[in-house]
Parts: sequence; structure tokens; C-alpha cells
Amino acid sequence: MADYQIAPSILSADFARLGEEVDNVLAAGADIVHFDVMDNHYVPNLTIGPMVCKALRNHGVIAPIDVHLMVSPVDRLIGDFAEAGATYITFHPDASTHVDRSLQMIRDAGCKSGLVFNPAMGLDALKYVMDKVDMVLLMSVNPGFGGQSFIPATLDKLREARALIDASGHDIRLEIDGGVTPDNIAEIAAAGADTFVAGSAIFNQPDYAEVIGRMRAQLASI
Ligand SMILES: O=C(CO)[C@@H](O)[C@H](O)COP(=O)(O)O
Ligand SMILES: [Fe+2]
Repeated sequence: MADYQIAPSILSADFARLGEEVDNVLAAGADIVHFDVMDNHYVPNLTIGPMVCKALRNHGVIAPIDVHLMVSPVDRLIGDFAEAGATYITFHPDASTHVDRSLQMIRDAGCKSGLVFNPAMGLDALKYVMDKVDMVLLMSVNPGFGGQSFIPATLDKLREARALIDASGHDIRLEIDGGVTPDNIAEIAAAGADTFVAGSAIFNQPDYAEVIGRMRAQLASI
């Protein structure tokens, strides 16, 4: 079986109890903490920044933190998130003036780098930087909010991204973000994803271990 990883999006967690929520979801079997950063400019919502990432590290979180930047400009925040303990820093290529430079800045800061593609955006920006990315993240909803429905056309894009990654020979994770549930996760994995962000599907349930267990059972059935 592929090395599948489940990345709960803390956007849907109870922010008043964030440390406890992250502890609970990791204890329930999650692999990575997905950390959505929104700036009310690139996307029409406003969330959390480096101080909250640092607070989670200080709280004792040792799992990888996957920082999904939905901000423009990008570069100003890279050093702050690296210092705050980010593991991955991913950004939208259309939010950065110099994509190659932003990717290099992330690696130079000691983090893993990634590019994020909105639903209507093609994968062209990947072609010349395959050696500089550790993660490709496909949005399967329009960015800005949790709780939206998975856009089915993303399945074809996953297959396209999987083919590009495999042909590149580089070690690149393929992450999917938006509308992932136990009911569609197997189809999404079959299309090529290996890392699954899920916010509302996990945090809106009373028993995180139960829903993560159902996701893993679906993944094991492929
Ligand atoms: O980046 C985003 C939204 O912009 C996501 O990470 C969402 O937080 C996913 O939420 P669900 O669709 O799983 O509820
Ligand atoms: Fe996200």
C-alpha cells in the first residue's frame, strides 16, 4: 500500500481549544497538521499566522505542520513560518511574483516546499521547478473556506499531476485539499493522491478516531 497520510485541516477545529484539538486529532491517528493561512486579500477570509504555529510547537506538537499559504505576497512570511516551526510551506504560484525564488527561499529556510493549484488552474507552473518542490497540492474546492463540496474535475487533474511526478523521478508528495470525506477518499487515492487534507469531515464528527479509521479502511481497500 502507498504511504498515505491524513492531514486534518485545523480550520474546522475549535480555535478556543486549539492545542487540545490538535493533540486529540493526532492521538486519533492523523499524520500531519494542515494549517490554513488566509489574508483577506488573496482569499476572502482571515485566519491564523506564525504566532499560532509557534504556539502549537510550544504546546508540544511534534508532528509535521503543513502550512498552506493563501496569502499575497508570499515571501515576507516564509522566514516567520520557518522560525515558527513549519515543516512544509506551500503557496499558490499565482500569488508570488517570482515562484522559483519563493520555492528556493522555503528550502533555504530549512522547510519543505510546495505549490498549490486552484481548481481552474493548469499545472504549467510546475514544469520547470519539479526539482524544487517537495509537495504538489491540488485544491478540490475554491480556497477560502472549509466545508465545501469536492469538485469532481480534480480527479483528472490528480491523474495528470501523478503522471508528471512519476515521470520527474523526484520525491514529491501529491496532496488534495477540499471536500475530502470517507466516502470519496478511495476514489481520490486511486487518482493518485497520497496526502489527504480533511477539515470538516473530521472536526465536525464527535469521534475523530472513528472517522480517521474509516478513511484508513477505505484507503486499505484500494
Ligand atoms: O485550504 C482550505 C480551504 O481554503 C482547506 O484546507 C479547508 O480547510 C478544507 O476543509 P474541508 O473542505 O475539508 O472542510
Ligand atoms: Fe488548505
